[in-house]
Amino acid sequence: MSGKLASEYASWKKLQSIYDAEHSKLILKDLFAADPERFNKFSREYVSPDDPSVTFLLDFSKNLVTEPILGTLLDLVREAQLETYRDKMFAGEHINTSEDRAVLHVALRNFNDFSISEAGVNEVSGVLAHMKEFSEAVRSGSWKGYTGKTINTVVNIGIGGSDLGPVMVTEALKPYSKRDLTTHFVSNIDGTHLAETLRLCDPETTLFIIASKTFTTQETITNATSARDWFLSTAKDKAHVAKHFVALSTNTKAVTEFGISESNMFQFWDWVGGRYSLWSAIGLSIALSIGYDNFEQLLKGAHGMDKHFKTAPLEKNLPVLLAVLGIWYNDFYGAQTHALLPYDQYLHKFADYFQQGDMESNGKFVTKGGERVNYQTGPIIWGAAGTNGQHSFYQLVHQGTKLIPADFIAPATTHNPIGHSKHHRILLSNFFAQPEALAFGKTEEEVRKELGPNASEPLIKSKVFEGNRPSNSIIFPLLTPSTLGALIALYEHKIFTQGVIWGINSFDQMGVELGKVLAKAILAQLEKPEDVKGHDSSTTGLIHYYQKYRKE
Ligand SMILES: O=P(O)(O)OC[C@H]1O[C@H](O)[C@@H](O)[C@@H](O)[C@@H]1O
Repeated sequence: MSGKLASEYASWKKLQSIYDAEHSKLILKDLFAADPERFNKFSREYVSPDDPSVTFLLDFSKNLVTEPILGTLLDLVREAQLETYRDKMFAGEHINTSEDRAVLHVALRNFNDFSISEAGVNEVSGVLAHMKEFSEAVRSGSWKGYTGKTINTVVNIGIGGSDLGPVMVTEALKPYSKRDLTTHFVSNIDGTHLAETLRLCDPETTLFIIASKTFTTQETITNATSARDWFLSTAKDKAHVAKHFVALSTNTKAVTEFGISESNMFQFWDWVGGRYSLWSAIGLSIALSIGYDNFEQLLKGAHGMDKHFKTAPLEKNLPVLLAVLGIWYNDFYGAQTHALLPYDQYLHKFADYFQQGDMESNGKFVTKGGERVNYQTGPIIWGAAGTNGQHSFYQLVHQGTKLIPADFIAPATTHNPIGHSKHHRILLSNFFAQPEALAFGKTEEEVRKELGPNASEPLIKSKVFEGNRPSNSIIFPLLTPSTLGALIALYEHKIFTQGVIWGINSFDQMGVELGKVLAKAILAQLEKPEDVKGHDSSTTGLIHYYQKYRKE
Protein backbone atom coordinates (compact mmCIF):
# COMPACT_ATOMS: atom_id res chain seq x y z
CA MET A 1 0.00 0.00 0.00
CA SER A 2 3.04 2.19 -0.10
CA GLY A 3 2.20 2.77 -3.79
CA LYS A 4 4.26 -0.22 -4.92
CA LEU A 5 3.27 -3.60 -6.22
CA ALA A 6 4.07 -6.19 -3.57
CA SER A 7 6.38 -7.93 -6.03
CA GLU A 8 8.62 -4.85 -6.12
CA TYR A 9 9.53 -5.09 -2.45
CA ALA A 10 13.06 -6.33 -1.77
CA SER A 11 11.67 -8.77 0.80
CA TRP A 12 9.23 -10.20 -1.76
CA LYS A 13 12.10 -10.83 -4.16
CA LYS A 14 14.09 -12.39 -1.36
CA LEU A 15 11.17 -14.66 -0.48
CA GLN A 16 10.99 -15.75 -4.12
CA SER A 17 14.65 -16.67 -4.16
CA ILE A 18 14.33 -18.47 -0.82
CA TYR A 19 11.37 -20.39 -2.20
CA ASP A 20 13.26 -21.29 -5.40
CA ALA A 21 16.35 -22.42 -3.54
CA GLU A 22 14.83 -24.06 -0.49
CA HIS A 23 11.27 -25.19 -0.93
CA SER A 24 12.19 -28.73 -1.92
CA LYS A 25 14.18 -28.96 1.31
CA LEU A 26 11.40 -27.69 3.56
CA ILE A 27 10.18 -31.00 4.92
CA LEU A 28 8.14 -30.83 8.11
CA LYS A 29 9.37 -34.19 9.31
CA ASP A 30 12.98 -32.99 9.05
CA LEU A 31 12.25 -29.57 10.50
CA PHE A 32 10.68 -31.15 13.58
CA ALA A 33 13.44 -33.74 13.90
CA ALA A 34 16.11 -31.07 13.70
CA ASP A 35 14.64 -28.82 16.36
CA PRO A 36 12.98 -30.10 19.54
CA GLU A 37 12.01 -26.52 20.29
CA ARG A 38 10.01 -26.11 17.09
CA PHE A 39 6.60 -26.10 18.78
CA ASN A 40 7.75 -23.53 21.33
CA LYS A 41 9.26 -21.32 18.68
CA PHE A 42 6.31 -21.48 16.32
CA SER A 43 3.33 -21.22 18.64
CA ARG A 44 1.86 -18.29 20.54
CA GLU A 45 -0.69 -18.05 23.29
CA TYR A 46 -3.13 -15.18 23.01
CA VAL A 47 -4.40 -13.70 26.26
CA SER A 48 -6.77 -10.79 25.93
CA PRO A 49 -5.28 -7.61 27.37
CA ASP A 50 -8.68 -6.98 28.95
CA ASP A 51 -9.71 -10.39 30.24
CA PRO A 52 -7.39 -13.34 30.92
CA SER A 53 -10.24 -15.80 30.41
CA VAL A 54 -10.23 -14.91 26.71
CA THR A 55 -7.33 -16.95 25.49
CA PHE A 56 -6.28 -19.37 22.78
CA LEU A 57 -3.23 -21.12 21.47
CA LEU A 58 -2.11 -20.67 17.88
CA ASP A 59 0.23 -23.45 16.85
CA PHE A 60 1.78 -22.67 13.48
CA SER A 61 4.73 -25.02 13.80
CA LYS A 62 3.28 -27.34 11.12
CA ASN A 63 3.99 -24.75 8.44
CA LEU A 64 6.67 -24.91 5.77
CA VAL A 65 8.72 -22.14 7.32
CA THR A 66 11.95 -21.64 9.20
CA GLU A 67 12.92 -18.72 11.43
CA PRO A 68 14.72 -16.91 8.56
CA ILE A 69 11.69 -17.36 6.30
CA LEU A 70 9.36 -16.02 8.96
CA GLY A 71 11.77 -13.12 9.50
CA THR A 72 11.69 -12.29 5.81
CA LEU A 73 7.90 -12.54 5.75
CA LEU A 74 7.82 -10.02 8.59
CA ASP A 75 10.24 -7.79 6.64
CA LEU A 76 7.61 -7.80 3.92
CA VAL A 77 5.05 -6.59 6.45
CA ARG A 78 7.40 -3.76 7.42
CA GLU A 79 8.15 -2.84 3.83
CA ALA A 80 4.44 -2.65 3.08
CA GLN A 81 4.12 -0.29 6.07
CA LEU A 82 1.44 -2.34 7.72
CA GLU A 83 1.79 -0.55 11.03
CA THR A 84 1.27 2.84 9.38
CA TYR A 85 -1.86 1.67 7.53
CA ARG A 86 -3.18 -0.11 10.60
CA ASP A 87 -2.83 3.11 12.58
CA LYS A 88 -4.55 5.03 9.79
CA MET A 89 -7.48 2.62 10.01
CA PHE A 90 -7.73 3.01 13.78
CA ALA A 91 -7.49 6.80 13.44
CA GLY A 92 -10.44 6.92 11.04
CA GLU A 93 -8.49 7.99 7.94
CA HIS A 94 -10.32 7.27 4.71
CA ILE A 95 -8.35 4.18 3.77
CA ASN A 96 -11.26 2.93 1.63
CA THR A 97 -10.07 5.27 -1.09
CA SER A 98 -12.38 4.27 -3.94
CA GLU A 99 -15.43 5.10 -1.80
CA ASP A 100 -13.65 7.81 0.21
CA ARG A 101 -14.66 6.22 3.49
CA ALA A 102 -13.13 5.43 6.84
CA VAL A 103 -13.01 1.76 7.88
CA LEU A 104 -14.10 1.70 11.46
CA HIS A 105 -15.60 -1.59 12.56
CA VAL A 106 -13.08 -1.25 15.40
CA ALA A 107 -15.05 1.82 16.57
CA LEU A 108 -18.15 -0.34 17.03
CA ARG A 109 -16.42 -2.34 19.75
CA ASN A 110 -14.22 0.39 21.19
CA PHE A 111 -14.52 0.60 24.94
CA ASN A 112 -12.87 4.02 25.16
CA ASP A 113 -9.36 2.85 24.39
CA PHE A 114 -8.92 4.37 20.96
CA SER A 115 -9.71 7.97 20.27
CA ILE A 116 -11.37 8.14 16.86
CA SER A 117 -12.81 11.28 15.37
CA GLU A 118 -15.21 10.52 12.54
CA ALA A 119 -18.82 11.61 12.15
CA GLY A 120 -21.09 9.05 13.78
CA VAL A 121 -18.54 7.46 16.08
CA ASN A 122 -19.99 9.35 19.04
CA GLU A 123 -23.41 7.86 18.21
CA VAL A 124 -22.28 4.24 18.65
CA SER A 125 -23.10 4.05 22.35
CA GLY A 126 -26.57 5.50 21.75
CA VAL A 127 -27.38 2.80 19.19
CA LEU A 128 -26.04 0.12 21.52
CA ALA A 129 -28.30 1.49 24.28
CA HIS A 130 -31.25 1.31 21.88
CA MET A 131 -30.34 -2.29 21.00
CA LYS A 132 -30.11 -3.15 24.69
CA GLU A 133 -33.44 -1.59 25.53
CA PHE A 134 -35.20 -3.17 22.57
CA SER A 135 -33.69 -6.63 22.92
CA GLU A 136 -34.49 -6.69 26.63
CA ALA A 137 -38.08 -5.63 25.97
CA VAL A 138 -38.57 -8.41 23.42
CA ARG A 139 -36.80 -11.05 25.49
CA SER A 140 -38.64 -10.16 28.70
CA GLY A 141 -41.97 -10.24 26.90
CA SER A 142 -42.80 -6.61 27.63
CA TRP A 143 -42.71 -5.87 23.89
CA LYS A 144 -46.00 -7.27 22.62
CA GLY A 145 -47.31 -8.10 19.18
CA TYR A 146 -50.43 -6.41 17.81
CA THR A 147 -52.79 -8.81 19.60
CA GLY A 148 -50.94 -8.52 22.91
CA LYS A 149 -48.97 -11.74 22.58
CA THR A 150 -45.27 -12.11 23.38
CA ILE A 151 -42.81 -12.33 20.46
CA ASN A 152 -41.42 -15.86 20.13
CA THR A 153 -39.97 -15.75 16.60
CA VAL A 154 -37.46 -13.41 14.98
CA VAL A 155 -36.93 -13.34 11.21
CA ASN A 156 -33.87 -11.43 10.02
CA ILE A 157 -34.25 -10.46 6.37
CA GLY A 158 -30.92 -9.42 4.87
CA ILE A 159 -28.21 -10.73 2.55
CA GLY A 160 -24.40 -10.76 2.37
CA GLY A 161 -22.99 -8.84 5.30
CA SER A 162 -26.49 -8.20 6.60
CA ASP A 163 -27.05 -11.94 6.96
CA LEU A 164 -23.87 -14.01 7.21
CA GLY A 165 -22.46 -12.51 10.41
CA PRO A 166 -25.72 -12.74 12.38
CA VAL A 167 -26.30 -16.29 11.08
CA MET A 168 -22.81 -17.46 11.93
CA VAL A 169 -22.76 -15.90 15.40
CA THR A 170 -26.26 -16.95 16.47
CA GLU A 171 -25.37 -20.50 15.43
CA ALA A 172 -22.00 -20.33 17.18
CA LEU A 173 -23.48 -19.01 20.42
CA LYS A 174 -26.59 -21.17 20.55
CA PRO A 175 -25.71 -22.41 24.05
CA TYR A 176 -26.30 -18.81 25.21
CA SER A 177 -29.57 -18.38 23.31
CA LYS A 178 -33.06 -17.96 24.66
CA ARG A 179 -34.48 -21.27 23.57
CA ASP A 180 -38.08 -20.06 23.43
CA LEU A 181 -37.18 -17.28 21.00
CA THR A 182 -36.57 -18.86 17.61
CA THR A 183 -34.39 -17.00 15.11
CA HIS A 184 -34.67 -17.47 11.34
CA PHE A 185 -32.66 -15.85 8.56
CA VAL A 186 -34.05 -15.18 5.11
CA SER A 187 -31.54 -14.02 2.52
CA ASN A 188 -32.11 -15.62 -0.88
CA ILE A 189 -34.41 -13.90 -3.38
CA ASP A 190 -35.67 -17.40 -4.22
CA GLY A 191 -39.23 -17.23 -2.86
CA THR A 192 -38.70 -20.68 -1.40
CA HIS A 193 -36.50 -19.24 1.33
CA LEU A 194 -39.19 -16.84 2.54
CA ALA A 195 -42.10 -19.22 1.96
CA GLU A 196 -40.53 -22.07 3.92
CA THR A 197 -39.67 -19.68 6.77
CA LEU A 198 -43.12 -18.10 6.91
CA ARG A 199 -44.62 -21.58 7.24
CA LEU A 200 -42.95 -21.67 10.66
CA CYS A 201 -44.19 -18.23 11.74
CA ASP A 202 -47.32 -16.83 13.34
CA PRO A 203 -47.95 -13.17 12.41
CA GLU A 204 -49.10 -12.40 15.93
CA THR A 205 -45.81 -13.47 17.52
CA THR A 206 -43.18 -12.79 14.83
CA LEU A 207 -40.77 -9.89 14.68
CA PHE A 208 -39.19 -9.07 11.30
CA ILE A 209 -35.81 -7.38 11.24
CA ILE A 210 -35.08 -5.79 7.88
CA ALA A 211 -31.30 -5.60 7.74
CA SER A 212 -29.76 -3.65 4.89
CA LYS A 213 -27.02 -1.07 5.02
CA THR A 214 -28.20 0.60 1.82
CA PHE A 215 -31.87 -0.44 2.06
CA THR A 216 -31.83 -0.74 -1.72
CA THR A 217 -30.66 -4.34 -2.09
CA GLN A 218 -33.14 -6.01 -4.43
CA GLU A 219 -33.30 -9.33 -2.58
CA THR A 220 -33.83 -7.79 0.83
CA ILE A 221 -36.39 -5.19 -0.19
CA THR A 222 -38.36 -7.77 -2.21
CA ASN A 223 -38.33 -10.26 0.68
CA ALA A 224 -39.22 -7.52 3.18
CA THR A 225 -42.14 -6.34 1.05
CA SER A 226 -43.47 -9.88 0.69
CA ALA A 227 -43.08 -10.47 4.43
CA ARG A 228 -45.02 -7.29 5.14
CA ASP A 229 -47.75 -8.36 2.69
CA TRP A 230 -47.95 -11.74 4.44
CA PHE A 231 -48.19 -10.02 7.83
CA LEU A 232 -50.85 -7.55 6.69
CA SER A 233 -52.96 -10.28 5.10
CA THR A 234 -53.70 -11.30 8.71
CA ALA A 235 -53.11 -8.13 10.74
CA LYS A 236 -54.96 -5.91 8.20
CA ASP A 237 -54.15 -2.55 9.78
CA LYS A 238 -50.86 -0.92 8.65
CA ALA A 239 -50.47 0.60 12.13
CA HIS A 240 -49.63 -2.92 13.40
CA VAL A 241 -46.44 -2.95 11.32
CA ALA A 242 -44.80 -0.86 14.05
CA LYS A 243 -44.96 -3.78 16.50
CA HIS A 244 -43.57 -6.34 14.08
CA PHE A 245 -41.04 -4.66 11.78
CA VAL A 246 -37.78 -2.95 12.65
CA ALA A 247 -34.98 -1.83 10.34
CA LEU A 248 -31.19 -1.84 10.58
CA SER A 249 -29.76 0.57 8.08
CA THR A 250 -27.79 3.69 7.23
CA ASN A 251 -30.61 4.92 4.96
CA THR A 252 -33.31 6.62 7.06
CA LYS A 253 -35.21 7.92 4.03
CA ALA A 254 -35.65 4.50 2.42
CA VAL A 255 -36.56 2.93 5.78
CA THR A 256 -39.35 5.43 6.47
CA GLU A 257 -40.60 5.17 2.89
CA PHE A 258 -40.88 1.43 3.42
CA GLY A 259 -43.21 2.15 6.33
CA ILE A 260 -40.93 1.63 9.32
CA SER A 261 -40.78 4.61 11.64
CA GLU A 262 -37.47 6.13 12.67
CA SER A 263 -38.07 5.05 16.27
CA ASN A 264 -37.99 1.42 15.06
CA MET A 265 -34.80 1.95 13.14
CA PHE A 266 -31.32 1.12 14.38
CA GLN A 267 -28.70 3.24 12.69
CA PHE A 268 -25.19 2.59 11.55
CA TRP A 269 -22.78 4.50 9.35
CA ASP A 270 -21.07 4.38 5.98
CA TRP A 271 -17.74 3.54 7.63
CA VAL A 272 -19.10 0.11 8.58
CA GLY A 273 -18.48 -2.27 5.69
CA GLY A 274 -21.24 -4.84 5.14
CA ARG A 275 -18.94 -7.78 5.82
CA TYR A 276 -17.66 -6.09 8.99
CA SER A 277 -21.09 -5.11 10.29
CA LEU A 278 -22.13 -7.82 12.74
CA TRP A 279 -20.75 -5.58 15.51
CA SER A 280 -23.17 -2.80 14.57
CA ALA A 281 -26.97 -2.61 14.62
CA ILE A 282 -26.78 -5.49 12.11
CA GLY A 283 -26.10 -7.63 15.20
CA LEU A 284 -29.58 -6.99 16.61
CA SER A 285 -30.71 -10.56 15.89
CA ILE A 286 -27.64 -11.74 17.84
CA ALA A 287 -28.53 -9.52 20.82
CA LEU A 288 -32.11 -10.82 20.68
CA SER A 289 -30.96 -14.40 20.60
CA ILE A 290 -28.19 -14.40 23.23
CA GLY A 291 -29.12 -11.27 25.21
CA TYR A 292 -27.47 -7.87 25.13
CA ASP A 293 -24.89 -8.66 27.82
CA ASN A 294 -23.56 -11.58 25.83
CA PHE A 295 -23.56 -9.43 22.68
CA GLU A 296 -21.43 -6.93 24.58
CA GLN A 297 -19.06 -9.73 25.56
CA LEU A 298 -18.70 -10.56 21.87
CA LEU A 299 -17.75 -6.92 21.21
CA LYS A 300 -15.34 -6.88 24.14
CA GLY A 301 -13.64 -10.03 22.94
CA ALA A 302 -13.09 -8.43 19.54
CA HIS A 303 -11.86 -5.24 21.18
CA GLY A 304 -9.19 -7.17 23.06
CA MET A 305 -7.94 -8.55 19.73
CA ASP A 306 -8.02 -5.03 18.26
CA LYS A 307 -5.69 -3.88 21.04
CA HIS A 308 -3.43 -6.87 20.46
CA PHE A 309 -3.30 -6.17 16.71
CA LYS A 310 -2.59 -2.50 17.37
CA THR A 311 0.18 -2.98 19.92
CA ALA A 312 1.82 -6.42 19.75
CA PRO A 313 5.20 -6.58 18.00
CA LEU A 314 4.95 -8.18 14.58
CA GLU A 315 6.58 -11.48 15.58
CA LYS A 316 3.97 -11.90 18.33
CA ASN A 317 1.07 -10.38 16.44
CA LEU A 318 -1.31 -13.24 15.68
CA PRO A 319 -3.28 -11.68 12.80
CA VAL A 320 0.04 -10.72 11.19
CA LEU A 321 1.45 -14.23 11.60
CA LEU A 322 -1.64 -15.81 10.03
CA ALA A 323 -1.49 -13.27 7.22
CA VAL A 324 2.12 -13.87 6.26
CA LEU A 325 1.78 -17.64 6.41
CA GLY A 326 -1.15 -17.30 4.03
CA ILE A 327 0.93 -15.13 1.71
CA TRP A 328 3.77 -17.67 1.72
CA TYR A 329 1.46 -20.37 0.31
CA ASN A 330 -0.73 -18.14 -1.84
CA ASP A 331 2.04 -16.23 -3.56
CA PHE A 332 5.06 -18.51 -3.51
CA TYR A 333 3.72 -22.07 -3.29
CA GLY A 334 0.84 -21.27 -5.66
CA ALA A 335 -1.86 -22.53 -3.30
CA GLN A 336 -5.26 -21.49 -4.61
CA THR A 337 -7.37 -22.05 -1.54
CA HIS A 338 -7.39 -21.89 2.22
CA ALA A 339 -9.60 -24.18 4.28
CA LEU A 340 -11.21 -23.22 7.59
CA LEU A 341 -11.96 -26.40 9.51
CA PRO A 342 -13.63 -25.85 12.88
CA TYR A 343 -13.96 -28.93 15.04
CA ASP A 344 -17.05 -27.51 16.67
CA GLN A 345 -20.54 -27.99 15.31
CA TYR A 346 -21.50 -24.58 16.64
CA LEU A 347 -18.97 -23.06 14.22
CA HIS A 348 -20.49 -24.78 11.20
CA LYS A 349 -21.07 -21.43 9.47
CA PHE A 350 -17.58 -20.07 10.18
CA ALA A 351 -16.19 -20.83 6.73
CA ASP A 352 -19.32 -19.48 5.00
CA TYR A 353 -18.94 -16.26 6.94
CA PHE A 354 -15.30 -15.80 6.02
CA GLN A 355 -16.00 -16.66 2.41
CA GLN A 356 -17.52 -13.21 2.19
CA GLY A 357 -15.21 -11.70 4.81
CA ASP A 358 -12.08 -12.72 2.92
CA MET A 359 -13.10 -13.15 -0.71
CA GLU A 360 -15.13 -9.94 -0.98
CA SER A 361 -12.32 -8.07 0.76
CA ASN A 362 -9.30 -9.39 -1.07
CA GLY A 363 -10.66 -10.77 -4.34
CA LYS A 364 -9.23 -7.84 -6.34
CA PHE A 365 -6.80 -7.66 -9.27
CA VAL A 366 -6.19 -3.94 -9.19
CA THR A 367 -4.11 -2.11 -6.59
CA LYS A 368 -5.23 1.04 -4.83
CA GLY A 369 -3.06 2.89 -7.31
CA GLY A 370 -4.95 1.33 -10.26
CA GLU A 371 -2.23 -1.08 -11.39
CA ARG A 372 -2.96 -4.68 -12.28
CA VAL A 373 -1.18 -6.97 -9.83
CA ASN A 374 1.32 -9.51 -11.16
CA TYR A 375 0.79 -11.91 -8.26
CA GLN A 376 -2.05 -13.74 -6.61
CA THR A 377 -4.30 -11.90 -4.16
CA GLY A 378 -7.14 -13.33 -2.04
CA PRO A 379 -7.38 -17.10 -1.68
CA ILE A 380 -10.54 -19.13 -2.18
CA ILE A 381 -11.93 -19.71 1.31
CA TRP A 382 -13.89 -22.84 2.04
CA GLY A 383 -14.42 -25.45 4.69
CA ALA A 384 -16.85 -27.38 6.83
CA ALA A 385 -17.16 -28.47 10.42
CA GLY A 386 -15.12 -31.48 11.46
CA THR A 387 -15.52 -34.42 11.39
CA ASN A 388 -17.98 -34.17 8.49
CA GLY A 389 -15.31 -32.91 6.10
CA GLN A 390 -13.16 -35.97 6.85
CA HIS A 391 -15.79 -38.18 5.23
CA SER A 392 -16.09 -35.89 2.27
CA PHE A 393 -13.23 -33.77 0.90
CA TYR A 394 -10.26 -34.66 3.13
CA GLN A 395 -9.25 -37.40 0.69
CA LEU A 396 -8.15 -34.69 -1.71
CA VAL A 397 -6.55 -32.64 1.07
CA HIS A 398 -4.42 -35.66 2.07
CA GLN A 399 -3.64 -37.33 -1.22
CA GLY A 400 -4.75 -34.97 -3.97
CA THR A 401 -2.39 -33.05 -6.22
CA LYS A 402 -3.10 -29.65 -4.68
CA LEU A 403 -1.58 -27.91 -1.70
CA ILE A 404 -4.37 -26.85 0.64
CA PRO A 405 -3.27 -24.92 3.70
CA ALA A 406 -5.85 -25.26 6.46
CA ASP A 407 -6.71 -23.85 9.87
CA PHE A 408 -7.98 -26.38 12.40
CA ILE A 409 -10.02 -24.71 15.15
CA ALA A 410 -11.42 -26.35 18.30
CA PRO A 411 -12.54 -25.77 21.88
CA ALA A 412 -10.94 -27.83 24.66
CA THR A 413 -14.29 -28.08 26.43
CA THR A 414 -17.68 -28.70 24.89
CA HIS A 415 -20.98 -27.12 25.81
CA ASN A 416 -22.54 -30.55 25.38
CA PRO A 417 -20.56 -33.07 27.43
CA ILE A 418 -22.82 -36.01 26.69
CA GLY A 419 -21.45 -39.37 27.75
CA HIS A 420 -18.97 -37.57 30.06
CA SER A 421 -17.58 -35.77 27.00
CA LYS A 422 -17.01 -39.03 25.14
CA HIS A 423 -18.11 -37.38 21.88
CA HIS A 424 -15.84 -34.45 22.48
CA ARG A 425 -12.81 -36.62 23.13
CA ILE A 426 -13.42 -38.46 19.86
CA LEU A 427 -13.91 -35.13 18.08
CA LEU A 428 -10.68 -33.75 19.50
CA SER A 429 -8.73 -36.90 18.76
CA ASN A 430 -9.58 -36.17 15.13
CA PHE A 431 -8.68 -32.49 15.54
CA PHE A 432 -5.22 -33.56 16.72
CA ALA A 433 -4.82 -36.44 14.29
CA GLN A 434 -5.65 -34.68 11.03
CA PRO A 435 -2.93 -31.99 11.15
CA GLU A 436 -0.48 -34.68 12.25
CA ALA A 437 -1.38 -36.92 9.33
CA LEU A 438 -1.25 -34.00 6.91
CA ALA A 439 2.16 -32.91 8.13
CA PHE A 440 3.91 -36.25 8.53
CA GLY A 441 1.99 -38.59 6.25
CA LYS A 442 2.92 -42.23 5.88
CA THR A 443 5.95 -43.36 3.90
CA GLU A 444 6.09 -46.17 1.37
CA GLU A 445 8.35 -48.02 3.75
CA GLU A 446 5.78 -47.81 6.52
CA VAL A 447 3.04 -49.00 4.18
CA ARG A 448 5.16 -51.97 3.01
CA LYS A 449 5.83 -52.97 6.55
CA GLU A 450 2.17 -52.70 7.44
CA LEU A 451 0.88 -54.66 4.42
CA GLY A 452 3.48 -57.39 4.42
CA PRO A 453 5.34 -59.05 1.53
CA ASN A 454 2.28 -60.11 -0.49
CA ALA A 455 0.85 -56.65 -1.05
CA SER A 456 0.65 -55.47 -4.65
CA GLU A 457 2.67 -52.46 -5.79
CA PRO A 458 -0.39 -50.39 -6.80
CA LEU A 459 -1.98 -51.02 -3.40
CA ILE A 460 1.20 -49.95 -1.64
CA LYS A 461 1.43 -46.75 -3.73
CA SER A 462 -2.22 -45.91 -3.10
CA LYS A 463 -1.72 -46.01 0.64
CA VAL A 464 1.22 -43.63 0.76
CA PHE A 465 0.59 -40.22 2.32
CA GLU A 466 3.28 -37.83 1.16
CA GLY A 467 2.61 -35.53 4.10
CA ASN A 468 4.28 -32.12 4.27
CA ARG A 469 0.88 -30.47 4.03
CA PRO A 470 0.77 -27.36 6.21
CA SER A 471 -1.79 -26.30 8.75
CA ASN A 472 -2.40 -24.03 11.72
CA SER A 473 -4.15 -25.24 14.84
CA ILE A 474 -6.12 -22.94 17.10
CA ILE A 475 -7.41 -24.30 20.39
CA PHE A 476 -9.23 -22.38 23.11
CA PRO A 477 -10.88 -23.33 26.43
CA LEU A 478 -14.56 -22.92 25.51
CA LEU A 479 -16.53 -21.17 22.76
CA THR A 480 -17.81 -18.15 24.68
CA PRO A 481 -19.12 -14.87 23.24
CA SER A 482 -15.85 -13.08 24.03
CA THR A 483 -13.67 -15.86 22.62
CA LEU A 484 -15.71 -15.87 19.43
CA GLY A 485 -15.35 -12.08 19.21
CA ALA A 486 -11.58 -12.42 19.48
CA LEU A 487 -11.47 -15.17 16.85
CA ILE A 488 -13.52 -13.20 14.33
CA ALA A 489 -11.38 -10.10 14.87
CA LEU A 490 -8.26 -12.26 14.46
CA TYR A 491 -9.35 -13.20 10.95
CA GLU A 492 -10.57 -9.67 10.12
CA HIS A 493 -7.12 -8.29 10.88
CA LYS A 494 -5.44 -11.12 9.02
CA ILE A 495 -7.44 -10.10 5.95
CA PHE A 496 -6.52 -6.44 6.51
CA THR A 497 -2.82 -7.29 6.75
CA GLN A 498 -2.86 -9.32 3.54
CA GLY A 499 -4.72 -6.53 1.73
CA VAL A 500 -2.07 -4.01 2.80
CA ILE A 501 0.73 -6.27 1.56
CA TRP A 502 -0.99 -6.84 -1.79
CA GLY A 503 -1.65 -3.10 -2.07
CA ILE A 504 -5.37 -3.54 -2.71
CA ASN A 505 -8.43 -1.87 -1.22
CA SER A 506 -9.95 -4.56 1.02
CA PHE A 507 -13.00 -2.44 1.74
CA ASP A 508 -14.88 -1.89 -1.49
CA GLN A 509 -16.77 -4.54 -3.49
CA MET A 510 -17.05 -3.27 -7.05
CA GLY A 511 -17.07 -6.84 -8.33
CA VAL A 512 -20.62 -7.51 -7.16
CA GLU A 513 -22.05 -4.69 -9.28
CA LEU A 514 -22.00 -5.93 -12.90
CA GLY A 515 -24.19 -8.96 -12.29
CA LYS A 516 -26.74 -6.77 -10.48
CA VAL A 517 -26.96 -4.34 -13.40
CA LEU A 518 -27.33 -7.10 -15.98
CA ALA A 519 -30.02 -8.86 -13.90
CA LYS A 520 -32.06 -5.66 -13.76
CA ALA A 521 -31.90 -5.27 -17.53
CA ILE A 522 -32.88 -8.91 -18.07
CA LEU A 523 -35.76 -8.75 -15.57
CA ALA A 524 -37.39 -6.16 -17.80
CA GLN A 525 -37.12 -8.52 -20.81
CA LEU A 526 -38.46 -11.73 -19.31
CA GLU A 527 -42.09 -11.33 -20.36
CA LYS A 528 -41.93 -11.77 -24.14
CA PRO A 529 -39.39 -13.47 -26.45
CA GLU A 530 -39.35 -10.42 -28.74
CA ASP A 531 -38.17 -8.26 -25.81
CA VAL A 532 -34.98 -10.29 -25.36
CA LYS A 533 -32.36 -8.04 -26.93
CA GLY A 534 -28.73 -7.09 -26.65
CA HIS A 535 -27.36 -10.42 -25.43
CA ASP A 536 -25.00 -13.05 -26.73
CA SER A 537 -26.60 -16.13 -28.30
CA SER A 538 -26.07 -18.24 -25.18
CA THR A 539 -27.88 -15.84 -22.85
CA THR A 540 -30.64 -15.31 -25.42
CA GLY A 541 -31.05 -19.07 -25.88
CA LEU A 542 -31.30 -19.65 -22.14
CA ILE A 543 -33.93 -16.95 -21.67
CA HIS A 544 -35.95 -18.29 -24.62
CA TYR A 545 -35.91 -21.77 -23.09
CA TYR A 546 -37.20 -20.33 -19.81
CA GLN A 547 -39.96 -18.45 -21.66
CA LYS A 548 -41.05 -21.66 -23.36
CA TYR A 549 -41.52 -23.56 -20.11
CA ARG A 550 -42.44 -21.02 -17.47
CA LYS A 551 -45.94 -21.37 -16.03
CA GLU A 552 -46.62 -17.99 -14.48
O1 LIG B 1 -26.71 -4.45 3.58
P1 LIG B 1 -27.00 -4.26 2.15
O2 LIG B 1 -26.85 -2.83 1.72
O3 LIG B 1 -28.37 -4.79 1.80
O4 LIG B 1 -25.93 -5.06 1.31
C1 LIG B 1 -25.83 -6.45 1.31
C2 LIG B 1 -24.62 -6.90 0.52
O5 LIG B 1 -24.73 -6.37 -0.79
C3 LIG B 1 -23.64 -6.64 -1.70
O6 LIG B 1 -23.60 -7.99 -2.01
C4 LIG B 1 -22.32 -6.24 -1.14
O7 LIG B 1 -22.26 -4.85 -1.13
C5 LIG B 1 -22.15 -6.79 0.27
O8 LIG B 1 -20.97 -6.30 0.84
C6 LIG B 1 -23.31 -6.44 1.15
O9 LIG B 1 -23.12 -7.01 2.42
